[in-house]
Amino acid sequence: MDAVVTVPGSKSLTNRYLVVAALAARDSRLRDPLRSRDTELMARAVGSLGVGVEDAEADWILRPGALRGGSEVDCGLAGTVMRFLPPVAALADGDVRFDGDPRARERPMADLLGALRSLGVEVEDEGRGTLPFTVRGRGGLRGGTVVLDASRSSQFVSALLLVGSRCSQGLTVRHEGGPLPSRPHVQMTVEVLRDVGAVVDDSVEGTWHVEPGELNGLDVQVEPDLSNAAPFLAAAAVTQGRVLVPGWPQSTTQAGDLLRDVLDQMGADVSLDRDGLLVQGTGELYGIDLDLREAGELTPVIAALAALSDSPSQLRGIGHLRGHETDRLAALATELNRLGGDVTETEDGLLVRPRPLHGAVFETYADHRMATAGALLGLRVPGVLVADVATTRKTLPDFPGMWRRMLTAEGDVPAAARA
Ligand SMILES: O=C(O)C1=C[C@@H](OP(=O)(O)O)[C@@H](O)[C@H](O)C1
Ligand SMILES: C=C(OP(=O)(O)O)C(=O)O
Repeated sequence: MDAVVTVPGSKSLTNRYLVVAALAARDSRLRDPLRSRDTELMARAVGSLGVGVEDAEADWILRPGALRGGSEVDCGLAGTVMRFLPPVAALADGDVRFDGDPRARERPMADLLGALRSLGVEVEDEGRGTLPFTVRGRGGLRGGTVVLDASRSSQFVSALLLVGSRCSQGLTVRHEGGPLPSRPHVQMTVEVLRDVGAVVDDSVEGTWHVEPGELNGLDVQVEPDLSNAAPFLAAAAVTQGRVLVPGWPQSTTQAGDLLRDVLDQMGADVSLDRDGLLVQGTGELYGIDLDLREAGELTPVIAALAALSDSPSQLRGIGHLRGHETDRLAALATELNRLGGDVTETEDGLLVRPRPLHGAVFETYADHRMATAGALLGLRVPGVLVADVATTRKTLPDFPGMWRRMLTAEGDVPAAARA
């Protein structure tokens, strides 16, 4: 395999840009945003709140206006939509109803809804603490200080910070509880806010303060989604092939950048230069002892790599994955074991002992990253049938097409990049 794989824009950046553009005082342009289920849902939702969203070829133009209530937001299974928009809805002038896929109704929400209530927002959830619920917008937020436990999802912190500058008194958010997962994602929120002129103080660990003030518009090129690059780069590692992902940023807040280090530690050759990130499989694949709390969304691909490696792996710090698209720890253990693997769940992660694997149906539980992990396993294990591969549309519009093109590419990586 010798392929150049162009990965579409980052889900996490696209959905943050859509939210800050909706809250800004001027128009914005998002260049090459991700267009997938999660981001289309976000665009539709901000549109239903009164923001103009226009297509300009690959770009999105956003024209913010007064935020209005009276709408219903379909969150699908998108954590970013179900977490980032309820605080925005509190700024609208009426009720906004939120619901989503059946599994979305099980994903953690209660700590964020509690935080909103402590800020004076009325939320009607009939005591469930999950979707569906209604936020009774009153046209503004006073802000102040809010303390919450964000150990189940960093998105609770990001959600509150995103509206901080629109609070008349600004907003201080303090996390108190178990360890905060996905810290790069919170840093990404802080950086995106600073990009639009917000004043954010993050100098105290676990506390963030956003000053009140107007947000500027954006004109921004969206970085490729580094977490979505994972299955393609891992494919090079397991096939002794070569995959180049162009446009890999030299510096980024995306958690997926951790892949460079992980693939290197597991034995692949990894090099980042102006052409992009190049991964070449070496024929070696080592097990790994890894804390993935900062980049939990990489777990499915790394667990699949671990199952194909030459020694046991321990993945730690990822108990919160039980609240992701599916319970990812249970799903990975069940599906890898169905192929003949030897995977056990620990309190906060997975123990993966490599075993000879055989083909079977690999169930994906509406989880895009289970599907991409299954495709990766299929490169080495004959007869792996990935169920419902279309579920990858959550964050990749055409994963099957990209995968096929990668597998049939011949000598695509430019000689200069190989040297
Ligand atoms: O803010 C974001 O864009 C995200 C934060 C993380 O969520 P959790 O902290 O809930 O894991 C990550 O896993 C998710 O894919 C995207
Ligand atoms: C956890 C994920 O998504 P969400 O934004 O829905 O939380 C993910 O993409 O791995």
